[in-house]
Amino acid sequence: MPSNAELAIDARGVDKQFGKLRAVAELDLQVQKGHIYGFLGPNGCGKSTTIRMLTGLLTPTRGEINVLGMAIPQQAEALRRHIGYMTQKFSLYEDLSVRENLQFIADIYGLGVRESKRKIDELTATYHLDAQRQQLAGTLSGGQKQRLGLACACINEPELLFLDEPTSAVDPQNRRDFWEQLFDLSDRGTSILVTTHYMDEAQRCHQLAIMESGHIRAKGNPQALLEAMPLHVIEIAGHRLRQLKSHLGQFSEIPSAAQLGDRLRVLVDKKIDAPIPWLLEKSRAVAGQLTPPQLTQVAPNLEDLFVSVTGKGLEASREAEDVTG
Ligand SMILES: Nc1ncnc2c1ncn2[C@@H]1O[C@H](COP(=O)(O)OP(=O)(O)OP(=O)(O)O)[C@@H](O)[C@H]1O
Repeated sequence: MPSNAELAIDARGVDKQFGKLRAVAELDLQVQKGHIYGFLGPNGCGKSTTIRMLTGLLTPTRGEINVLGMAIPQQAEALRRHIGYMTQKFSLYEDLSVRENLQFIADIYGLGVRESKRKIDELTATYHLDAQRQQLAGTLSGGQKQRLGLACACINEPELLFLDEPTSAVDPQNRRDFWEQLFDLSDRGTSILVTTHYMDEAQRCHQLAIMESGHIRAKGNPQALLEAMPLHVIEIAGHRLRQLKSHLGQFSEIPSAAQLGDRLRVLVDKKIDAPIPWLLEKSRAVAGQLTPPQLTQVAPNLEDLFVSVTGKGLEASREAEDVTG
């Protein structure tokens, strides 16, 4: 466990109650300085509430929060100068240009004329917005808006960045580029807490936590979490996969079966020592024609881990979000 001086975020026993709803429960979260920490969880599980408490925007019902050595919410005002926060929704002024948006934030931080010009030049170059400097923010593409959001969050050269689903509206190439920029920031010592529903992004993080219904269900290094997963993953190729899926749903040893193209990806509790013969036996009632070569044990991925701790697929949680949010 890193010492306090090595931690950008140290939250212990944090709760947030909204009336009868316990939105965050007994949260323990330690983020090491310079790390990119991924925060995953289905829609409404408490991620944004957590970020709002860590930034001092919301007061916890109980628990201790220390961010960059400051007690939160007591020292939230002082903390603000040292952090950047990119919210889920595009929160910039659509009727101001790219340069004017950056200037506006620079003014809030009290940067002088020369310093703000230097910083705006640097940020528009880093985030490939030079050609759009005079363009109204409302007319930017999704990827450009996201880069402007990150540029604005970085204007005060924050030691710690909070990014709440920063890539929800951008294409895969832009997401890739965005993550390269996060690693550049991390390489220069910036600590980052980022929420995401994307498995490939979670895989890139130094550490991650998976939250469900206000509780952190798993946390650690992605590789270590996969190795500790208490499930086998078996892929079944064959016919009648929809019927097989609903048939397998009755067994408590199978927390999930989901179709991927012409295969069914089945999670089986590790208390079953030999999952292939066991699954073959359980499948026979529906898929009598299946033979052993059609069942293959494969390595687990983060989506399997997510399903095993939350009961939902990342895709399902993203769809829920599209509907509700
Ligand atoms: N100010 C509030 N008053 C009452 N309930 C709230 C408030 N803010 C959040 N909640 C509730 O707390 C729960 C957690 O919400 P939160 O926004 O933290 O989830 P989330 O994990 O960030 O979801 P999303 O992926 O949609 O951002 C939800 O049930 C939400 O309705």
